[in-house]
Amino acid sequence: MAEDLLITRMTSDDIDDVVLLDRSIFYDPWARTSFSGSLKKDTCLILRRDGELEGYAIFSSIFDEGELLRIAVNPLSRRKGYATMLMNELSKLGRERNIEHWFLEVRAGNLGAIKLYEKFGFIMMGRRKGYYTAPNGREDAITMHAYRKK
Ligand SMILES: CC(=O)SCCNC(=O)CCNC(=O)[C@H](O)C(C)(C)COP(=O)(O)OP(=O)(O)OC[C@H]1O[C@@H](n2cnc3c(N)ncnc32)[C@H](O)[C@@H]1OP(=O)(O)O
Repeated sequence: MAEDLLITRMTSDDIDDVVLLDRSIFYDPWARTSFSGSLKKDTCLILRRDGELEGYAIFSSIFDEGELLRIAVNPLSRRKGYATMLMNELSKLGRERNIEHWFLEVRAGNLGAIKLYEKFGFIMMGRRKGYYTAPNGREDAITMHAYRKK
């Protein structure tokens, strides 16, 4: 049977699932209130396979700038192109809103995510020393930028 793979806008009905997945993935998970706040002001997408939450992505935008705030995929479902699907959808929405400059921050040691972003044209812009808490102290943030011509 063909699997049902769907990217939709996140709604308040999805938040329980998103919070659970976020907590299972991140060392510094977002509070529930951060997700409900994002629902009001940002663009929040989810990817479900056969109804199960497999990933989500959130970006904020102002004028011609967009910032990728969060993207994550269920650890059991990685390297199947789900983050790529979410990034493609973000790019499409960004084009519709004339976003030319994309920004993001990522842990310096998160080489998988950095590779994904490079595939989407992001390049390293800077480094914030000790920006994140980490199990054994602090970890630098890499800031990245991508330019998309209108
Ligand atoms: C702004 C922020 O949110 S920063 C935080 C980013 N999120 C996280 O770190 C959460 C934990 N990680 C994840 O959820 C996932 O590993 C993600 C979101 C980084 C990638 O999700 P996936 O669905 O596995 O990515 P996808 O399958 O689309 O991979 C696309 C490409 O990215 C690169 N990539 C993805 N993961 C990895 C990895 N672990 N190692 C090396 N390259 C990787 C590869 O080039 C891959 O293409 P390939 O599989 O053909 O080689």
